[in-house]
Amino acid sequence: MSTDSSASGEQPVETTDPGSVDADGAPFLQQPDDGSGHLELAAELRRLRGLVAGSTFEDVHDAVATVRELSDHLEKVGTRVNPFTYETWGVPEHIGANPAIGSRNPISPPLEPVVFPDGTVRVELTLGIEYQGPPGCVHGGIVALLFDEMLGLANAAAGSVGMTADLRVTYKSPTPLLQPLRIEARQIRTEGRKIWTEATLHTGDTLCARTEGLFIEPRGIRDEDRDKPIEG
Ligand SMILES: CCCCCCCCCC(=O)SCCNC(=O)CCNC(=O)[C@H](O)C(C)(C)COP(=O)(O)OP(=O)(O)OC[C@H]1O[C@@H](n2cnc3c(N)ncnc32)[C@H](O)[C@@H]1OP(=O)(O)O
Repeated sequence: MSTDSSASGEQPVETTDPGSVDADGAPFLQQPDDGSGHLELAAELRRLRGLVAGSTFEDVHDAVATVRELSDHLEKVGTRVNPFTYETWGVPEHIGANPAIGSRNPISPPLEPVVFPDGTVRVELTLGIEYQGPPGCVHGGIVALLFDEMLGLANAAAGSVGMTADLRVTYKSPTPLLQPLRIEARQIRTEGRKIWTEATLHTGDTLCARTEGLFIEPRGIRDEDRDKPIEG
């Protein structure tokens, strides 16, 4: 977990480094590091994001020029991914760009899930100010995003894929920033193309939110793709 501090020296501003989260269970859908520095770049931009969203500045025009230079550089040296031409679901270019789990996406916390023998998928994470809704609390839309992703992962762990058709979130207690959070998801049942999946979000023993999702398996899905995740 990050231990960096804000300008006041009191409050960490960064979101969890999930690589440091202790968890039982087997790592699930691990995203490979291709050695290019891409994951380190994303991690550094996550840090930057927390600093930009969670700090005040007197004058940062120098930083604007620096970041613009970096963007211009990355635009030159990178090969753009076309989101319509993946070889199949779940390839690194696809998962890596995901806003919840993607290791290449600075918007993602990211999630590093583990799976248990009963099919439960768990993540442990801590969210910084860049995910804030009410003061000191995680934004409800972020909770819904994390739930949707976790339900999808639980479906993948159960060997099925589905598009979210209905997602119900019950917010029971504010989800705190800067506190360890735990999300657990599990597929409950299937009936034809319909899949029902549930998840909870806790901090310590406190239930912050729970969700129930209905997923519909896409028509004509190929058998070889059944155990691969699908995303919208
Ligand atoms: C590593 C990553 C792992 C993956 C994580 C992914 C998490 C992210 C997931 C997403 O973000 S998915 C994107 C958000 N969702 C969408 O964009 C879905 C948009 N909606 C659709 O594409 C279609 O409406 C859908 C595929 C869900 C259903 O269309 P279909 O034409 O295939 O369904 P159809 O009308 O044949 O209905 C099939 C059954 O489902 C039922 N159904 C469909 N939509 C429903 C609904 N909304 N509520 C309740 N029931 C519904 C429908 O009544 C019917 O029941 P019966 O078989 O009993 O008759």
